[in-house]
Amino acid sequence: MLSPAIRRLLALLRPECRQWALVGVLMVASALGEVAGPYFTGHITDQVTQEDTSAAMWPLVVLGLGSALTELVCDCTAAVALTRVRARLQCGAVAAVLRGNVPGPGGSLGDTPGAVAARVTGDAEAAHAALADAVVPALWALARAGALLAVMASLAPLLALVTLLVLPLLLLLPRAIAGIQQVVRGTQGLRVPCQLPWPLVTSVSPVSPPCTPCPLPGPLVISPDSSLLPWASCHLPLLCGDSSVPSLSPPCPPSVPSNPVVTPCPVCPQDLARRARAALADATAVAVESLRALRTVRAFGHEAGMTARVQQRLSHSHQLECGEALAYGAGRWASGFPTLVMKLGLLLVGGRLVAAGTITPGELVTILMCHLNFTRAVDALLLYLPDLAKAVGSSETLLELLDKAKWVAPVGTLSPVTPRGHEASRTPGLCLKDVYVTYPGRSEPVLKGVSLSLAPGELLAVLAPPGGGKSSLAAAALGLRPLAGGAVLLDGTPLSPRADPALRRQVAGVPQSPSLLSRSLSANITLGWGHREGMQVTQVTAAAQRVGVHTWATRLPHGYDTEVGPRGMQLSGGQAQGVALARALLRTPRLLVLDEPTRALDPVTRCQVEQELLGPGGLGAGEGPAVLLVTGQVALARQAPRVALLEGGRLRELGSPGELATPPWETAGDSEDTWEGGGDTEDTGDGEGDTGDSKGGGH
Ligand SMILES: Nc1ncnc2c1ncn2[C@@H]1O[C@H](COP(=O)(O)OP(=O)(O)OP(=O)(O)O)[C@@H](O)[C@H]1O
Repeated sequence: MLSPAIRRLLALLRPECRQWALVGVLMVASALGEVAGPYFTGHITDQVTQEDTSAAMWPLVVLGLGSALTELVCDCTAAVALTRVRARLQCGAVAAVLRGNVPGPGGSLGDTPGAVAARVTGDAEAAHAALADAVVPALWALARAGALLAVMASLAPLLALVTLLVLPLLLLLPRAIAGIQQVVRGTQGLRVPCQLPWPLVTSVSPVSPPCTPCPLPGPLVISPDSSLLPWASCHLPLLCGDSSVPSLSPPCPPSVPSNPVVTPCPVCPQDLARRARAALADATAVAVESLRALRTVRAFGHEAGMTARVQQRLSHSHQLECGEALAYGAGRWASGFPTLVMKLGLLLVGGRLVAAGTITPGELVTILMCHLNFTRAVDALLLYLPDLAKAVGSSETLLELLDKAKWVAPVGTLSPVTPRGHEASRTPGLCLKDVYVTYPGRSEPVLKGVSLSLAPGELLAVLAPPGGGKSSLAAAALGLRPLAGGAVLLDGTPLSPRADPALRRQVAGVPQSPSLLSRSLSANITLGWGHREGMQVTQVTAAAQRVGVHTWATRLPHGYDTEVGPRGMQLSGGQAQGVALARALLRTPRLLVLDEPTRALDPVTRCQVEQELLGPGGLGAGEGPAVLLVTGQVALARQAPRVALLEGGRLRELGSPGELATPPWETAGDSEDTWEGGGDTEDTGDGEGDTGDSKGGGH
């Protein structure tokens, strides 16, 4: 009965099941308290005759107040539980995007982080609104309807049964009339009249709504002799959006007849109104025309004729207006009539029961009041369900994605350390195997089968021209980019956003444009460590000193405790890069990926960082992490012990600076320059120029 999306939305409530159980109990209690109104009104009616009403008044007052208070507590509990649902949904969505389980910027949620954030927040809001505006009121309506029916059944089971049996007629007839009017309208509702009483359609039941938007103009009551009929009968499946509806009269005419005869609906108020307006406009036009030609009319003594013409038009318009009024009245009457019949029926049967002494007059009053409220409650219940479906639609994508992106916590011990006995089967360090990276909307991959390996304590500089795929390679090496092919392994274990968190903690990266958070400087440097691991201030300052951050950090108003502002806006680009470097060094990772790490630094700090990376005893020498340095700066790359040239998405050469056949520092005029790339970068398709495993796997 409930769609998967609604079920998914309701499943969000599960973690607060205790609160919802409490809400349910309170709702039932409050609804029963509300029933005290009709119940004691009837009771008082009985007591009036005995001139003793005050005794019956007190329970009504107490129960009424109790019900109101319970309702207040219930609504507050539900609101708090719903707020938790929204927070969990938002948090879950953000976490899923961060983990990479749900497409982030550039994916189906939006192109930019702002769009993704807006979408996530908007969808969470929509889900919250759906639950708050539809589920809770629907539950209230259900509780009220149940309580009212229970009271009716306890007083007079027969009347309760009659109410239940007539209920469908009472609720569905007005809807059916409104539906037919809307459907038949055609021009506004734009829905094909699958259930219209024209011969064609009735002969192909069952035709299941909902229908597709109507491809035809105008009202769609087609007279049986219309030239449109064969076309419509042939295209009925299309019209009704239901492939199960058979075509009736092959062979099909190829298209809509050029001048189809479409007869307006003779009874629909909307059509009548439109025609009446048209007729009135026509009559007015005739009158205006007559008045404009007054002299001519008089000159020819044609006054009576013109008046008769105007009168004839007006009388046509009047007829249509009468028809419209009658149709409107009939519609209103048809909507209200079942209610009237129901009330009269209840009064009749109830009166007999009173006469027979089965119920008292006061109980009949109670039953009639209960009946009225019961009908309203069920009506409200039916109103809220479509509302819920509508509201769910807006949050459906996020719910679906979250459903798919269920976080499965890694099992076993969180340790990337190679289990004993398996050391031989694992290659220590970083290994990129035939890595392909693509972006949506790009015909060619950005990286085409890049393979390289990097042992712990080794530094490799990848030199590429602007747009040559450096950042893509860095992201892939960090396991942050979904690969179109190949694999990235750290110590023999695939590295991806879903990898074991312990493995991910062995990795550190400094992106080209590092992100700082709206926290203190020290909190930004210790990002990812958390304070719980007992990070010492001395460790932070030591890391900061290695990359020149300490020099300016001590001059800040609050030193390392200075807030850096939203997205680190109070720091310069060079300072932000220094913080990102200190953050990475603090981790003492097994793999360090640096994307243009010195580009924004001032010359002094740049020299210091280069020494830190490439100098004797630096990161690129000895027991440190495996360092992958991607850069476009020739001068920086040539200092590295090993250099790989990345061109056209492929590794062109890899070796020590002296081993390279076409070193860029010989072709580039100034070795400080950015490498512009050289030679043909096109993919030859045969793998030539691809250093592949032979060169790339140089380690
Ligand atoms: N999200 C993306 N969507 C589509 N294309 C992208 C995306 N990111 C990068 N690209 C394209 O991929 C190619 C490589 O981009 P990448 O950022 O990896 O190069 P780069 O060498 O780091 O560039 P730069 O020298 O400017 O830092 C570029 O042509 C770029 O336009």
